[in-house]
Order: sequence, then structure tokens, then C-alpha cells
Amino acid sequence: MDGQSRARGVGVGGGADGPAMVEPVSAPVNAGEDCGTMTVCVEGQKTISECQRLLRNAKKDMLGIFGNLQEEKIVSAEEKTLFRYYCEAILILGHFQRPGAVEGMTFLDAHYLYVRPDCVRENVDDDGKFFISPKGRPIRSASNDLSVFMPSKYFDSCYKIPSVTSQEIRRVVETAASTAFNEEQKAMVAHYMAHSTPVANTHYRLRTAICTTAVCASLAGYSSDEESAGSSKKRGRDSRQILLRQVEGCTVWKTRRIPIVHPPTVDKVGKMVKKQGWTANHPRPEDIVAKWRPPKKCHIETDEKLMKRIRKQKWSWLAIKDYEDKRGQGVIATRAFVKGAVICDYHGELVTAEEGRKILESSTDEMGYLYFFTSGSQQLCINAQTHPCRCHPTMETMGRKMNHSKNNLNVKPQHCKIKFPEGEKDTLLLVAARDIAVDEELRFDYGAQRTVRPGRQSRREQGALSLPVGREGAAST
Ligand SMILES: C[S@@+](CC[C@H](N)C(=O)[O-])C[C@H]1O[C@@H](n2cnc3c(N)ncnc32)[C@H](O)[C@@H]1O
Repeated sequence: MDGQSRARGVGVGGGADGPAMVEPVSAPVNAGEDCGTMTVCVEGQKTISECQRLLRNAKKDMLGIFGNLQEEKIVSAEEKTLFRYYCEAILILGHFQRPGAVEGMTFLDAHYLYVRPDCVRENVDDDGKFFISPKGRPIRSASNDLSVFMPSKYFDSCYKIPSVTSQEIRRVVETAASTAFNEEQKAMVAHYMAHSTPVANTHYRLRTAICTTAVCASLAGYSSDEESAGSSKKRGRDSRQILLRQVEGCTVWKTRRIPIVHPPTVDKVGKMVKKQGWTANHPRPEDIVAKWRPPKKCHIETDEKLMKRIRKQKWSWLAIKDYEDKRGQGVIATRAFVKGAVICDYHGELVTAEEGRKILESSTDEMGYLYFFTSGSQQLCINAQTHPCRCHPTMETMGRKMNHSKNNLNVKPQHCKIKFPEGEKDTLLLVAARDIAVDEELRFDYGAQRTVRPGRQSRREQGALSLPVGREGAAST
């Protein structure tokens, strides 16, 4: 396995321009009946602040890992695990969630696995953002989505509650904090809400009285009064049914996308619709066939976004997975790909096939990271043996981590000459050999039996990665 450099805990993201990270929020420990007699410390019990010490103490290191993850630098498996623990701790200690709720959390997962991949579009840069629009672009206004597209009628007519804006909910929390919390806690809330101190002070000057239960309710996002009232309960149930009916009744199929890159037949489209599990409210296969147009020709060789990605080695849709078996590490897709989509390049130093052979012969490295191919009359090789490479000294490049499969491949190498401003460059792109789903391991056929024999024209020289001698058997998956 390659040497993994440890991510540096340099507090990336802690600065003013760094990525924002969730901060712990404090809440009252003792929810007294009287809003004016809040008790924050209870004898024999820890304070909220003490309970949240872990979050504060680990924060700097976690921001370091967070920054490295964002910049796609190498982060060790141990650090990733720690980061996951910290995220769980934020939910449990910072947001007061029950462990069961965290263990069973699937809500955001459902968005990430099923909604987001459906929105990703070829040649549209989603910038790796979590929430993207059906056009594949990062969302522009979350407030707008909440107030306009999350139709206020749902709030008004179904739940009989007024719609809430982000400013309103933030104001409620601030007002509550101003009454219930001590100075340190208020500062934490202000920090949590990413306010500047003067802004926070303006809010705290309001000093509106609000009872503790309302603070908890506002932090938890529901009103306990409504839930507990018998008649309201019934109303709530009814309104939820109305909401469900409205959701079921709306024309969601417009947002349902079937990726088709070849002229489809009605039969094929029908099967695809069935495979998606859509039984109602979906486009008719005949309509899809009638409206199908070939995708716009993608000028890969002059695609500036692709050049940028190759330069930066930014493939945010890929992740490395440790298989803990003979395969070692491999690469998985974190979004879906349609057949023909460019997944990444096979990154390395371009040398002649002759030089490649010499490197191979002199190498003691067990792994095979040399890809031999033909470009016109030239026999070339991409040498990805050296890690990290000279141009990306702090990161792993993805192409070299993809494993081999002959019978179960989903990726194929494609040679092209990318017209970089500094000059044309022979490049090996790894493209989807078929539609690929989220979480699939990416594999391509190394096309090799053994190492290249000098002077011998073999299938390898049409394009093949060197497998170490004696490891062929391991390579059939
Ligand atoms: C280009 S590297 C792929 C990344 C590698 N698995 C790693 O952890 O860095 C090629 C090496 O991975 C291993 N490998 C690739 N595909 C394999 C497979 N299907 N079964 C077993 N080992 C495989 C072999 O050791 C091979 O020399």
C-alpha cells in the first residue's frame, strides 16, 4: 500500500475565510416552569458547557481534518473515523439528539444517495456541493427554497401554522438565549449562529422574556403545546394526510431523469422505468422516445473544465475505499455516471514505452502502475509508479488506485489528446463503460498478461497496465 501522509491539524477552515463548521450550542440544563428563574447549574450534574468540552477540545484538530478533506488532501483512515465520531458527537452533544436517532439517521443519506445523483449533469460543475438543483448547479438561495418552493401552503393549510423564515427562527433562538443563558453560553450561541459580536449584542439587548420550554421547542423545531393538545393531534394527523396526498399528486416525473445516451426503443425505456420502480406518475416511454435527441457532442479535447480537473486532480465524485483483502485499496463512485461519462484521468508522468519498460524492469515495487498505450505511431506509457507525483505532492490521484476486472468492469480507458493552453498532451481518460450507480467500485480491464516484453507487439501495447508477475490470478473479479 502507498505511504499515507497524515493530515495536518493546521486549523484550516478556522479562519474568517475558511469553511464554516457546525459549532456546539448550549441549552438550559434545567427547564423550569418560570421563564425568569432559569437554573443553569444543578448540584451533582455537569453543566452543558462541561458536557460539550469534547467538542471544544477536539475542534481545532477536526477543523484541520475538515480542511484537508475539503481540499482533497490525503486524510488517513484513522482521521476519517475520528471525524465521523466528531460528527456524531456534534449531533449528540451539540444538538442533543438521542444516540438512536443518530444511529438510524437516513434522511440526509437519502438525499445524498437518491436525490443528488439524479441531479448531477454532465459538463455542469456542481462544485462538490451537497445540495444541488435539478439542473446540476449548486443551489443559489436556501432561504428562497424554504419560503417559495417549500410552498407556504403546506405550513398554512396543512399544519395550520405560519411559515417561518430563517431570520425568524434565528431571532427566536437569539431572544431565548438572551434570557436563558449565561454570558459564556450566549457567546457560544452567537458563535454557533455565525454572528459578529456586535450583531449578537444587538439581539441580546432585546431581552424579551421567553420560557425555557419554548427555547427547547425552538431548538428542537416543534411546539410541544400543539402536539399535546388532543384536538390538535387529530388536526395534525389530518393535515399530514392532506400533505401526503398533495405530495403524491404532484407531477414529480418532470424531475425524474433517465440517462439515455443512445437512441432508445419504447421497450427499453419501459424496462428502465420498471427498473427504477416507478409504478405511477412517470413519463410514458413513448413520450421519451419521441422527445429523445442525441446528447450534445462533448468536445472533450478542448473542455476547459476537464483540463482544470486534470490539473487539480479534483474528482469530487470519487472516493478511495480500503477493501482489506488482496485488492488493497480501490476507488468507488460517490455519484452515478451514465455510460461514456468521463470519470477521471489515469494520472502520471508521460514517458515513451521504452522508458516505461526500463522503469518496470528496475522497479522492486510490487504494484503495477505503468500504463502502456499507442498514440498514432508512438508507443507511450503513463508512469504512475511514483507516489506522490511531482505535480501533486500532497494528494493521492484516483486513476492509479482503480483495481482490475476483466469480466466485471465498468470503466474503460480512452486515449485522447487534450489541448492544454501550454500544448497538446496525450491523456488517458477513464470513462464509464456502462451506467454506474453510487457506491459501485470502479474497475477496468488492465488488459495485461504480464509486463511488456521489449520489441514484442502485444495486446498490452494497445493499452494495458502492468500487473506484477504472478498476480494475474488475483486480478480476476
Ligand atoms: C494500479 S494498482 C490498484 C490500486 C491498488 N489496489 C492499491 O491499493 O493501491 C494495481 C494493483 O492492485 C492490485 N489489484 C488490482 N486489481 C486487483 C484485483 N482484481 N484483485 C486483486 N488485486 C488487485 C494488484 O496488486 C495490482 O498490482
